[in-house]
Amino acid sequence: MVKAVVLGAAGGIGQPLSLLLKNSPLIDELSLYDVVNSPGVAADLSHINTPATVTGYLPKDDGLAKALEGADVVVIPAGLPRKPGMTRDDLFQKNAGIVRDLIVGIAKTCPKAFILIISNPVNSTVPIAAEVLKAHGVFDATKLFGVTTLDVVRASTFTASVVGEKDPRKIAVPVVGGHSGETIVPLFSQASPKVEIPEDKYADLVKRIQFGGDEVVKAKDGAGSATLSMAFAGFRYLTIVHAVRGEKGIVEPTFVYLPGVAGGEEVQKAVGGVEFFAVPVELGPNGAAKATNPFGGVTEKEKELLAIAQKGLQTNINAGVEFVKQSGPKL
Ligand SMILES: NC(=O)c1ccc[n+]([C@@H]2O[C@H](COP(=O)([O-])OP(=O)(O)OC[C@H]3O[C@@H](n4cnc5c(N)ncnc54)[C@H](O)[C@@H]3O)[C@@H](O)[C@H]2O)c1
Ligand SMILES: O=C(O)C[C@H](O)C(=O)O
Repeated sequence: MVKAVVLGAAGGIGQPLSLLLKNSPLIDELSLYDVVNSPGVAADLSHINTPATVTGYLPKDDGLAKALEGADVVVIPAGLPRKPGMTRDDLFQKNAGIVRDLIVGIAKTCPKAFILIISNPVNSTVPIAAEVLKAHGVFDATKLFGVTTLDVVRASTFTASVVGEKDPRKIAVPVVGGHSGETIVPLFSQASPKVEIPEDKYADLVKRIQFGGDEVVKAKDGAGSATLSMAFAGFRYLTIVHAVRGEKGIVEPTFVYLPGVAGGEEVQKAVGGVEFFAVPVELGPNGAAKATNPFGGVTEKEKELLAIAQKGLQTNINAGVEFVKQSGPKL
């Protein structure tokens, strides 16, 4: 039996992601939590004739604890999205507290669950989650993931259009680092199959992958950021449930705490000591089984991108850690 919980289930990402989960044979029980409308979303989804049961909870009557009880996987798309002119860091003020409080609920109710964080800024919200779990004595780095799959999905789509591949799914480009602007680093040198990016297209392609989120924010013109492509990407990352169910050999880039994952220390050395970094991670029934080192054959240009990413990431990580230190009794 696998129970998946979506925190922020009534939102732009939460609803389509919950729909995909309700339609998935991997999930037996789906629990939806939000500060608004989650019982409505649950009632709606529950009419779909697939086996997963669906229940919706609001904060009243201890709803968060009830939603999380017995969870195997918790995915968190709760929090504000960007509007034009904002950076992801501008969301910190509101979303840091939202993520902290939800993680406190997880630490108390289902500390062994896999935790997948979508809420931005991911580069800070994942360190916040780690610090909260540490404060509760239940931190397990192999179970905490920042979802960076949308960057991988975009890299595949945009690279395919540059190299003229009609089916983008055939192109896999590892994307490492973090999840904002220049902390996002596509490694074309490690793509499978091998791709040749024309010299005059390289800089624009990198930029498009790094700032793909801005494209959507601008097009939505005040109505939010990526939701449908994010639900697709979040569901793709939820193939982690295959690993929960015992399947081996699943490797996906994801943002993890390197010192707590096998192979992570070697990767950490290669990225200038930064503790949180997205790299391809092998997943197993107990979570992150191994962080793989993708830097062996990187090009000089990629090394330059990585150096820039490391700097930005460290600042974002420090902000998250500092926020939890200042949180006092809210923990
Ligand atoms: N990691 C990624 O690649 C990625 C991609 C897209 C969006 N995002 C981020 O995901 C988040 C959600 O985006 P969205 O478009 O779904 O926003 P949205 O505003 O449509 O939905 C957010 C939902 O969170 C709920 N919420 C707010 N506070 C809550 C709390 N304390 N507990 C539970 N639920 C709460 C809201 O009621 C709302 O339903 C944003 O922070 C956005 O930046 C991340
Ligand atoms: O761009 C955003 O703010 C949302 C998300 O992080 C994205 O990459 O689309």
